[in-house]
Amino acid sequence: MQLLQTTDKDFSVKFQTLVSDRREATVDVSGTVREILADVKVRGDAAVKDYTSRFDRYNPQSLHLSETFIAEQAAQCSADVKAALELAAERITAFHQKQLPQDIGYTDTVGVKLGLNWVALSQVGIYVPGGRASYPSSLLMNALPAKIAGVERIVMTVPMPRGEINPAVLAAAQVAGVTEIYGIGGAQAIAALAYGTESIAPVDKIVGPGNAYVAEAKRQVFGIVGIDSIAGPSEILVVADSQNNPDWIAWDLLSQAEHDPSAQSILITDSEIFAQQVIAAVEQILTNLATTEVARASWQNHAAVILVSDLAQSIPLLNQLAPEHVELCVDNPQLLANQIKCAGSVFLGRYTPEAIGDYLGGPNHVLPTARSARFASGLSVYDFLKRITYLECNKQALQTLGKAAVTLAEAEGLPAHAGSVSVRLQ
Ligand SMILES: NC(=O)c1ccc[n+]([C@@H]2O[C@H](COP(=O)([O-])OP(=O)(O)OC[C@H]3O[C@@H](n4cnc5c(N)ncnc54)[C@H](O)[C@@H]3O)[C@@H](O)[C@H]2O)c1
Ligand SMILES: N[C@H](CO)Cc1c[nH]c[nH+]1
Ligand SMILES: [Zn+2]
Repeated sequence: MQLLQTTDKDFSVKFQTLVSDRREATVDVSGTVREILADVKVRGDAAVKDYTSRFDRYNPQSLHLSETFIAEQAAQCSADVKAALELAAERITAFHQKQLPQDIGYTDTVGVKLGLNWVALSQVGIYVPGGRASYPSSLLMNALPAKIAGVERIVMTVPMPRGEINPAVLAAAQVAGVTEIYGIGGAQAIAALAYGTESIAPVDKIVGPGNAYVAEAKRQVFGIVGIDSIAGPSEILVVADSQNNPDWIAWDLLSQAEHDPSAQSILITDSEIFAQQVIAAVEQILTNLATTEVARASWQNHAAVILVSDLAQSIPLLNQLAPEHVELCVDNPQLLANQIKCAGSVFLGRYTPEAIGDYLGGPNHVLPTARSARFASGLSVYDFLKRITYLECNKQALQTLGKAAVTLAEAEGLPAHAGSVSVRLQ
């Protein structure tokens, strides 16, 4: 963790170093991933089974998880977890249903009918990570927007290290209505979804977070299929004044640090005493946290506490960092929120810990990381929809517009374009 002060002489140099802190995997996995993709493309299921045996230490007879297996596993999930998943699904569904866009259609002043129709993708693959930890919440966040968009075939892959799976993942699949599930992970799962194998029909788009192998595989199959954005290690930036309980803020910072040793937690505050109290609270919590190893590595190597003289100074800093999550733990948080231009999702006030958004707030938790909030947004219903535009001219409308089209076609040196219009004008 580094402590920066805006009044320091070298603040801007140190801040720029923080902004450009590249936290992706240091090992280049592109060669390994290329080999796995090529092998699965040629050998199909046999290759997927070989990699599953090597990386997940599991030798499945069939890659497909049967309805009976899914039901048996899901039944092991406690009633409390099932009820929480259902509440989460209800809230995520309600928020995402409001995103469904309207078609556009009108007739313009020259009589041309034109418009745009939203159409759901036909088949998508959802990657649910399952290596270091498993995330039933991510299944809901990926599958429910696809369902709401109207995707007909939703296929899910999830690795099963040593043949095991967290029952809550399959309970979440039941809640979300996902039935086509394969117990595979890593680059081999992405290859199977993109190219298809004997037992897995290919999809049109692959979404969902994963480790460096999964992210690189998605990058390499992009073009053959669509992908969502590449989700990197989690990030949180908390803007807090001294009126906060330092313990609360310390837990918030650690909630994202515990995801990954490369995760990043940043506190911006206007009180040096409060900053020191939060740092002490983090150290205290770390002594007794089950995920302490990961969280400590993230806190030690990537965290920062920034002291500003006025919290208004946090806004330009925040917009440069473009973090995945922002908490505004101040009175009147809306005043600061209105000035935010680059962030994945914003959590307002002292009673909205980011973790509520991770599970059941309603907005999606798959959000832009690594400063991509400068140009990207979180996963939504729009990721599962396409737009098809249309145009209909009648004879009179073509007479009105045709001459200019012929002029432009001739200016581009494309006589067949010009001809296809001019023959209709005679
Ligand atoms: N942004 C989000 O919304 C979000 C949500 C959940 C998880 N995540 C992130 O997703 C990631 C999940 O990673 P994970 O590892 O736990 O699960 P994972 O499912 O992404 O990866 C497991 C797979 O990696 C492959 N693999 C492991 N070692 C390999 C090797 N040496 N060579 C080739 N392949 C190998 C295996 O095939 C295995 O099935 C974490 O970084 C987590 O922070 C992000
Ligand atoms: N915070 C993660 C996205 O950065 C999502 C998640 C899943 N489970 C808990 N958290
Ligand atoms: Zn989280």
